[in-house]
Amino acid sequence: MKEQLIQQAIEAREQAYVPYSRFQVGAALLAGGVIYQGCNVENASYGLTNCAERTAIFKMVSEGGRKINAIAVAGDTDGPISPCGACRQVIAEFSDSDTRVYLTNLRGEMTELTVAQLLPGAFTPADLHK
Ligand SMILES: O=c1ccn([C@H]2C[C@H](O)[C@@H](CO)O2)c(=O)[nH]1
Ligand SMILES: [Zn+2]
Repeated sequence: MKEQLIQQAIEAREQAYVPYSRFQVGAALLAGGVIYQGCNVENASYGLTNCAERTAIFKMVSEGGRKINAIAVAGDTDGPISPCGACRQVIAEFSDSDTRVYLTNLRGEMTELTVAQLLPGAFTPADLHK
């Protein structure tokens, strides 16, 4: 499943809409037996850019999914790609602390993290109900 998610993330990258940065990113996540792919989607109003990770997650949520079983992210970076802070927080919202995150590049370099490692001390839905 790890290899399949990584392959799907690399494939999703091809759909990236990146006329401004030219930096394609792909993500793929498993949720309830379904794989959701996402790419980054930029905008002429630069700050409106949606990262690949959040595209995949919002696709999952919009189709009824609420729990990420595992997620892979791929970009053409020197080392494994590093998700931005916003995506780390959104990944944490829909994951467990031990959910696996596979960060990779096009050279096959990969870092495997738990969500707790990806965003230590994340503010979570549980924090709202104390
Ligand atoms: O993990 C990442 C890092 C960057 N980007 C996108 C945002 C922007 O479109 C481009 C350059 O930052 O890459 C992602 O989609 N995911
Ligand atoms: Zn991001």
